[in-house]
Amino acid sequence: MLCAASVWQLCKPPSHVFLCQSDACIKNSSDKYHPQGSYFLRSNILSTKLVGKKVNTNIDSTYLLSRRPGTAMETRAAVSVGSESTLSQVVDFKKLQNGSDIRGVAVDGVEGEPVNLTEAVAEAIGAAFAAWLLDKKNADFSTKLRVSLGTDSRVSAKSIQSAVARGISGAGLDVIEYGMASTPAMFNSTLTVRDDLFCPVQGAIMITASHLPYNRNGLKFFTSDGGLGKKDITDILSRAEKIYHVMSNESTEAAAAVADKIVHSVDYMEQYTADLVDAVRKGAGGVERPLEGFHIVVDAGNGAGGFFAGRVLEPLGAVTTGSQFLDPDGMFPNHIPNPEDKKAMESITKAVLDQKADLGIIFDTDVDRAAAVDSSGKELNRNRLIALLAAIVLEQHPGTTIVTDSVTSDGLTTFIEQKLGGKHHRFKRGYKNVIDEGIRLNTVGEETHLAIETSGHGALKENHWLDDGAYLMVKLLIKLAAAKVSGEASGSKVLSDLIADLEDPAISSELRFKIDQSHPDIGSGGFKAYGEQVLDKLDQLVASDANLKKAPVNHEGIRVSGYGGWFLLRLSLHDPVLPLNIEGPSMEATKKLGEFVLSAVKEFGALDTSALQKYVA
Ligand SMILES: O=P(O)(O)OC[C@H]1O[C@H](O)[C@H](O)[C@@H](O)[C@@H]1O
Repeated sequence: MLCAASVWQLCKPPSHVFLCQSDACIKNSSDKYHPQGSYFLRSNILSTKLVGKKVNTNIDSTYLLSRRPGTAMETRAAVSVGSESTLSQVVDFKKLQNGSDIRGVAVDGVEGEPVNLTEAVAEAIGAAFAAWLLDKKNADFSTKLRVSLGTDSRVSAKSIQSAVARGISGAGLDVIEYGMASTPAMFNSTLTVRDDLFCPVQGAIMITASHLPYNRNGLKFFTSDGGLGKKDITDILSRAEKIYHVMSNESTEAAAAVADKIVHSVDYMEQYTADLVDAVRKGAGGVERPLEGFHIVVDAGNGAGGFFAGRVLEPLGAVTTGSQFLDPDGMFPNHIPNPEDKKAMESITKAVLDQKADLGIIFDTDVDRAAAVDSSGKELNRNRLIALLAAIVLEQHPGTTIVTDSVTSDGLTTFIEQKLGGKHHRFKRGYKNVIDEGIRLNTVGEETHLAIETSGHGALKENHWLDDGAYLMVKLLIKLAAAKVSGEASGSKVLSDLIADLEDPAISSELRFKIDQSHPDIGSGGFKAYGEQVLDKLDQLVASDANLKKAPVNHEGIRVSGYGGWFLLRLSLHDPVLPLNIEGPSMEATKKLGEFVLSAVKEFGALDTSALQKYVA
């Protein structure tokens, strides 16, 4: 059978193989070689550098496996003999993209949510990432590339991890499995230098769907340059789709045999947690157990963050009694592991008060987001967490710019600029947008040390701009410990005092308007173009209302102040949704803002504004 067009192909001459990429190549070579003996390349893992090159090898079995030391050329390909994919499920790979992550349904059982992140899909994605990495690193056969894999606590974690490992190792790259880890730890593994842990790795993958329900899973990718962006993910998914189409049960079995031999397992969290412990000790003036005398309760929501109690806080001397949901449970039976979730925050607050603890710390499933609760039960999340971190960072770097997402409060701007003497750069929603903006500002001469979202994602320049919820908490711990060591204060009051002047909005609401994509009003531009029309209309009407004023600088959607409060209507980053955030000094004020928005958008039939109608009623 001939090789399929548009996938990487391997045509087999008698004693060597010829790598080619197009139909023309097959045709041109068919006289000389035997096209009937052509081989499909199971994955498009070969570097573009190899196209058209002859590779001396012996194909005497079904698979050409990777790494054959001592030969003139190490072949990184696993190939399956001329058969088309035997995988029957049709998968829309584009739908698996969620901004700069991959997300899908990995477990059956929820009505209307068919599985689209199967093991075969995950294997194809692993192979595609390997191909992307080989190209990115401009790797030739003498380069040894390693990829680390970690997971959160999801029920599908192990099977997806093994599938991704098969894809990568089948492509000839080394795989280091960490098992349960955290998203920031995975990025860290691209920076750590430690031979016994096979670090640094050149690529890292965290298998997680953050706080989403148990049936979902996903992948986040890193190199030492940071998290991959949207374009990279589109590229990886398009490679994965091609790979998927030439995969078969036999090729999976062969890749599994390679994986069995070359996948290593290590406890990388030992290194990552040691780094966190060191950071607190250093910040507290070199004291071995600077948290002695503190009682700190951790809530991991049955995600991957349970390590923080036993491997970070306890070695620093803190008591962690009453910590909850530290054991991983991918069904998340207690509450959603999400510091933005009301119930999750109520749960950790109750634990702090019940235990009479000094502080509570809560993480999302994969520990890239966090929030805290002080000893009085005051939630230190959203604007308050940003204010707190801004206060700490501005003590170290007076006048610096703090980058945040778009839904931050006006009170936060006043606090950062008037109280702390910093500059508030309110940017867009999306942690990657926020962090990238922080990095960009520094390159154009505007000094910034903190980029943070209300969601609890945050990154500091001093920590390689690593999006790390655990490191945000480390900054709070350093503040606590240093105040105690210097005799300045004890307990979490030192934190609450830092944000005593932050004005909290009396009312803060988020309403999300769904756009019905099957509505006849949705034109060829789809929901995005439709959403833009809604925003344009709103924009026009603002000018005609004397009570309202458009924000002079705004990077996303339409932000307007009025009645002592503000609203922001914007397009969701991922969904056919227009989220509306409203804040104000009273319900009366926020209702007035809501009424205005409703009057502007009510003519848009594809928009579900029922939540707003209820809100203003
Ligand atoms: O635009 P939205 O639908 O509100 O979603 C925005 C949010 O999406 C994800 O959860 C990202 O992790 C966040 O960084 C981002 O802020």
